[in-house]
Amino acid sequence: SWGYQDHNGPEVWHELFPLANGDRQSPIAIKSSEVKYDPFLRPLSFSYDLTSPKVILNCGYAFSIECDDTEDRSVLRAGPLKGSYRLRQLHFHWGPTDDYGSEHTVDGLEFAAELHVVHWNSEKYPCFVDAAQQPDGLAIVGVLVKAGEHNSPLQKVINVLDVIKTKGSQVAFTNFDPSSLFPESLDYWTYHGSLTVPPLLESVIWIVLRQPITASSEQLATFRSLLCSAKGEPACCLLSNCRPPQPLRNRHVRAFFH
Ligand SMILES: NS(=O)(=O)c1ccc(-n2ccn(-c3ccc(F)cc3F)c2=O)cc1
Ligand SMILES: [Zn+2]
Repeated sequence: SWGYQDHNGPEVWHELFPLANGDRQSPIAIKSSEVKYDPFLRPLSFSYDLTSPKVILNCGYAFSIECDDTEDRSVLRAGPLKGSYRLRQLHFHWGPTDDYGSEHTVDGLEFAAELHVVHWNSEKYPCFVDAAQQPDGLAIVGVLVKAGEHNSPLQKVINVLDVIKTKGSQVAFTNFDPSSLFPESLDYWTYHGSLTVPPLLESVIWIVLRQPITASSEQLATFRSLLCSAKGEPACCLLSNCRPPQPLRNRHVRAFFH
């Protein structure tokens, strides 16, 4: 199946997932000189319940913190959005070294990693799977991560990675506030795009925060120690799980800030 190696990586995903060549694919290369300030954009508003996160799992292409989305307890509103979007999961993308690993780039700058906080439009759609098929179904907040200072809220997540080393393993993970990973400024860019891994569905309103957070090199190295192989299979480290920027085609990136 698909992955991030030469034989099954982003360059060949189109063979199984034709959407890979679609006209609103993500990530993109953000060029600040080409973004347009939009005075109608509002500040982001979120309210997360500490007990929404339930488990952390190694899904083979990343690790993700899965949240209970059976009711509107943790939601994202305003910003570029109409209505309220319910928190579903959060996960990271990273690269083989600290020099690259983010999915979105800014003025050609690649960051060491990128956090994605995934929400679905619970006002218009009955569940995540339905929302994931709609053009306004998902809202994903992207946070760029640069190598630098130790990140203590992130350490809570890193401390459990050794327990979910192999693909398919999971462990309970709760009492965690995803917004503890956000930077101080909630300035953002926004554009219409897609999931960045198969099925690459073009159902995402992307909200990329301008201010990066930091993580230490040691913390970033822990991401790379996860295995994309299951228990009992020959060990294969998940060294990188970032998709390169995709054609902007007929899209505009809007900025909430001047
Ligand atoms: N990297 S990202 O754009 O944030 C991203 C990429 C892929 C996913 N993803 C992969 C499979 N799914 C998924 C899970 C359950 C389901 F019913 C349908 C899905 F698309 C999903 O949401 C979710 C988020
Ligand atoms: Zn992602």
